[in-house]
Amino acid sequence: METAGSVVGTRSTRTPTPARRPERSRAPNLVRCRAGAVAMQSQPPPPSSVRTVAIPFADLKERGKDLSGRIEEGLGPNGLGIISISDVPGFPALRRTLLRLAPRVASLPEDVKEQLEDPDSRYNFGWSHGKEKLESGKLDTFKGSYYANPILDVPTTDDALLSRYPSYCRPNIWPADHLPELEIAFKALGKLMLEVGLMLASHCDLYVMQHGVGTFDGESLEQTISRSRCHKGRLLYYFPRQFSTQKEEGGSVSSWCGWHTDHGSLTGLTCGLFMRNSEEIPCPDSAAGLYIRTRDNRVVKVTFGEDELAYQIGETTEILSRGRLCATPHCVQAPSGENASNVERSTFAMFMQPDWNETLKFPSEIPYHQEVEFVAEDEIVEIVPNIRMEALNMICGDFGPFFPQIASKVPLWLAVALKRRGKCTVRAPEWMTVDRLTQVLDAERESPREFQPLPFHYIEVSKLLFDHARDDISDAYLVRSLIEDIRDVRFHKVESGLETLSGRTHAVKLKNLSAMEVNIVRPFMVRTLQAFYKHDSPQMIQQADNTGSRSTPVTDRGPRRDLRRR
Ligand SMILES: O=C(O)CCC(=O)C(=O)O
Ligand SMILES: [Fe+2]
Repeated sequence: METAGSVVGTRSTRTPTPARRPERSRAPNLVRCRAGAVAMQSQPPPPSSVRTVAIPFADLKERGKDLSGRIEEGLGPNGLGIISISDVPGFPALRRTLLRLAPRVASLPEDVKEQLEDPDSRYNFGWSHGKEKLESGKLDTFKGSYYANPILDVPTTDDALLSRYPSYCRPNIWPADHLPELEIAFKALGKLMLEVGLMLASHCDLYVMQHGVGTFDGESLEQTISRSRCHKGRLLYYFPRQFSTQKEEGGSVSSWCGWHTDHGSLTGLTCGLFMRNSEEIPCPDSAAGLYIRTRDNRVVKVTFGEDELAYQIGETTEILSRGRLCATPHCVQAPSGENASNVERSTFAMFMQPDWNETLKFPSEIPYHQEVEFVAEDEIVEIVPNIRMEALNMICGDFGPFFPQIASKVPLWLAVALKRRGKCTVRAPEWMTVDRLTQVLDAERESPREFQPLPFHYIEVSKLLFDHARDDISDAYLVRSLIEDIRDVRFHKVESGLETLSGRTHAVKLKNLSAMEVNIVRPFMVRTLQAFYKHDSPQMIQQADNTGSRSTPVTDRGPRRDLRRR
């Protein structure tokens, strides 16, 4: 989901769907595809299945109880990425009642469903089918969704807000004549998932505080969620395969729902309900269902009970918690095999997100922009393979053939994929040596206004190499701390440079900035200059607003980061 509030958007751009959608491609998705290119040759074992980290409701509802260990295991930087709450009173019945209505919505007459659509919200309210895009770029006809705000039917009547944030602010649409029970069931489950989500949020706040981040700089997750007026429920119905007009990407883990991370604060998920001809059945294919990419980059199927409510962190929270709580890439695999015919799946997602005009504080420490890392993965590095392998012919170029002990140049993503399978060592680039980095650091310190030439992706390349090929870097510890020092000195220069911006600034020259530095400066600079222009010439900002009419208010507005006082 798109995220309300003025937090900086720090991830890759989404697939160009008609509006904000949870299905958003990002680096891990593409890493999967890339890893796949190598895996084809080595036939990896099928993905394993992992149980969510579960917390009993009785524990969760105790506000002061220390659940930080469980929160860390479930949602922390090294956690699984998903947590579930068991024994929530009333939940199983509410889940079943609502999920059973999903096929009934999908089978309403076409003209009725058309009346339930809301193009003005870019299909973010009411019925939506075939409007979103799949990873392949084709329209998604595999599933239909019913979107509504389960808490507020009319979040606002302010016309300016309605036209600025239609996907958050427009009123709900309900099939009052054709399926009146939908509204009741949708709201009941949505409210319960919000209530339990708020309890979980308070434990997340506690965990984050214990890890020295303060209460998200005064903005706790619990407060942010509780004052929001734009939470969104999504009732999902995955059509049986033969009713889909498209062929699935055979056997792919993302054959029913593409890889994505949710954008908001916290997402609640029910366990999917499988049906055949509207009769509930056990899932006929053990490989079908929800998959996540774990922090150590494994793709695993996650399981949790029908009577458990699962929660995942959204990107906004990941940013605000400075990565103490992490968003999890996830997708859904369709059942396959003989028993898969006529099998349909329903589920419900509750996207809890900040209010549309919530001011979210940009972390004061240096953020790490994942999408820049993704671009950096195309940097060429040298590897020394320990196997013989045919050439790999990719869209982005041909690499190999590979011979043992013969150095070869490959993009970083391929080096990482081969390294992770123990098939090569990686040669650290020439600039990643203690001598070279010490020189750069000294020079950076000596010249407060200049930046030393370093590779455009020095931060991301070094991070990827430290994460995946640490044993191939001599003096890794020292190299890492030198890079961190260089980065800190340069960021400080960037910040000091920004403090000198004034209304008379028409261009700013910052030579030798790296990708990560540019990425931090860009949204800030745009915002700052717009603010200056606004005071000087209001029509100019008007124009800027109109031309930048992208769907997300978030990325449009950029971060709010206070300049340090001089
Ligand atoms: O179908 C599911 O289990 C997950 C749905 C989901 O991830 C989403 O709607 O964002
Ligand atoms: Fe999702």
